[in-house]
Amino acid sequence: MEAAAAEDCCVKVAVHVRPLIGDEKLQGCKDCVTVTPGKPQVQIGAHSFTFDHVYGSTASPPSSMFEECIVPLVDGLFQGYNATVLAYGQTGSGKTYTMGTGFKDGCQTGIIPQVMNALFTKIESLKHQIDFQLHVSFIEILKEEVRDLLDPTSLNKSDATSPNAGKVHVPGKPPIQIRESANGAITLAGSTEISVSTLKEMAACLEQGSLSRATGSTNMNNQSSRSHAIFTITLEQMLS
Ligand SMILES: Nc1ncnc2c1ncn2[C@@H]1O[C@H](COP(=O)(O)OP(=O)(O)OP(=O)(O)O)[C@@H](O)[C@H]1O
Repeated sequence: MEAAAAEDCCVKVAVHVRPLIGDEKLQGCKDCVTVTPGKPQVQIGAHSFTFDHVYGSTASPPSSMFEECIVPLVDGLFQGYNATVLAYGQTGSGKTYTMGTGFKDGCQTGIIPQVMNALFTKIESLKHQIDFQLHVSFIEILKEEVRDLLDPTSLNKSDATSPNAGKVHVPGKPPIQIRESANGAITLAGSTEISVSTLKEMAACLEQGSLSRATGSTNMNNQSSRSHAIFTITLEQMLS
């Protein structure tokens, strides 16, 4: 009974265990997370924690995360369902790496770039029966402020010497507001929504916003004020 209830639950929790990185190895750090063989379970000291999936370390390879956790969500989009993928963890635990919003050295691995690929592959296969319209928005929440990472009028934060660098929104433009509509949908009133028709265009939005965010963090972020990035894809379908 419990197993059936877990199977039906629309929220799944997966752990992505990252390996030790350069500095940690140099400092002689040791892995503190052990994967229980054959189970979606990790052990930290005397405590065991069970999840829907565990990836990395001696668990399933991270490459299977997309197939097992994300592909069903992408398929669901084409049936009219909404889906959210949320990365949660302490600073440096690998959220940006896992989601693919880092864009280090043009690297495009991670969940969001793979979702974009899967979306356009599916659209390509259905385009003779269905017309698609896609929009993306990309925002960052820093403390109580919402920043529009795709706002074409906001200053590129690489211009850190500008007196306006790091401002949350441009003068005269109302701040973005997070609202809940009558049917319970959460909207970001005032955020830039870019219409995209190709994978290249969508990837450019992710890259533009990611770079804007990464540069911004130099100016605005520190350990006590981490920011949260939200990349939203809206898919509309009409029979052609
Ligand atoms: N699975 C992984 N394999 C290899 N390296 C990883 C992995 N996950 C994260 N890293 C590396 O660990 C470092 C920290 O990861 P990342 O920046 O994604 O953390 P974060 O949780 O987004 O941190 P913050 O909350 O401070 O933004 C980066 O150098 C990243 O490249």
